[in-house]
Amino acid sequence: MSAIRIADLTKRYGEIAANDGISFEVGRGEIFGYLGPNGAGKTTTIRLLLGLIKPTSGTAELLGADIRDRRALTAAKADLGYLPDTLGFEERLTGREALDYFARMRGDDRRDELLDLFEPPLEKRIETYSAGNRRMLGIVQAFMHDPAVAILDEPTAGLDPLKQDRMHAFLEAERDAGKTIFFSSHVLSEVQRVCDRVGIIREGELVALEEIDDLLERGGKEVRVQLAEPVDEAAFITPEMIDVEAVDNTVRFTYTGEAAALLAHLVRFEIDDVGIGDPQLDDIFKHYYGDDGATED
Ligand SMILES: Nc1ncnc2c1ncn2[C@@H]1O[C@H](COP(=O)(O)OP(=O)(O)OP(=O)(O)O)[C@@H](O)[C@H]1O
Repeated sequence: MSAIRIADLTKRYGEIAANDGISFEVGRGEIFGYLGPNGAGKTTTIRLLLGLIKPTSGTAELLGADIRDRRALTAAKADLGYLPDTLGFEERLTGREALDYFARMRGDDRRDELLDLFEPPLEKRIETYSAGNRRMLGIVQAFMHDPAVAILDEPTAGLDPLKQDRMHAFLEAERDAGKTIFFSSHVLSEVQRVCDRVGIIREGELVALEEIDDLLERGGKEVRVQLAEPVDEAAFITPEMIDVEAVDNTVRFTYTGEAAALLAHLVRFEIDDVGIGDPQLDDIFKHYYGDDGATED
């Protein structure tokens, strides 16, 4: 049984199809990244999966429970951790009081271990928390009852790089222990780092569903070459270079071929400096799904 199974799921708001016939599965023991620009429909899928909103058509299963079957879904959710995009904590409670509240509902076997790792303040009222500390408290809340499946909506938004790293390492350890992680993001680099597989959603439609390695291979490399002297563009540019921009002696492009072939090509020129990096989600969207898929930030 898959941890999550989504079948032709559609949610309409008037003219807008926030989710339009989405189908995919997330296996047990997998970290699945759900990627898309702002407004693509990621939160809508998550809210449907949790039974917080009803589908217009199609359905989904969470741990075998049909989301339209309220009783079955409630039972399945006992084994679910959920980190919402906006954390709906009772603002006047302290962090400790909020965790106590969730502990009474679902248990908190792993509370201490998670507090050691993520360190949200516990004695202050939540209304005084920074965005990062809210997120840390949310992470402790989502995992402290040791759920089999965690659904995380932009889990690292607002975290400093050190805490982001800690979160990524934690998710990998959870996956290695057999847990299933579904998380949404618009940041390719983090999905690239931790996910096994990715689904890309754009304007309500699933436009790609693949292994992260395959996606990055198709995304090409971002390359910047600083030439020692001007060269003939026709000699320098190959068919594998796309979106080429040349300013003075610096040429930037996306390289869609093999790295070895690029290096073999470059050694024929007098070069001062080279930078090769991974593509950003925006670029992958631009190259493979059209310009209007670019993210806003
Ligand atoms: N309750 C609602 N009423 C009307 N339209 C809605 C509602 N909820 C979402 N939408 C619309 O559905 C589309 C998808 O929104 P959704 O919040 O799922 O996107 P998202 O991918 O999670 O974006 P973000 O990364 O900005 O959170 C958007 O066009 C949004 O305006």
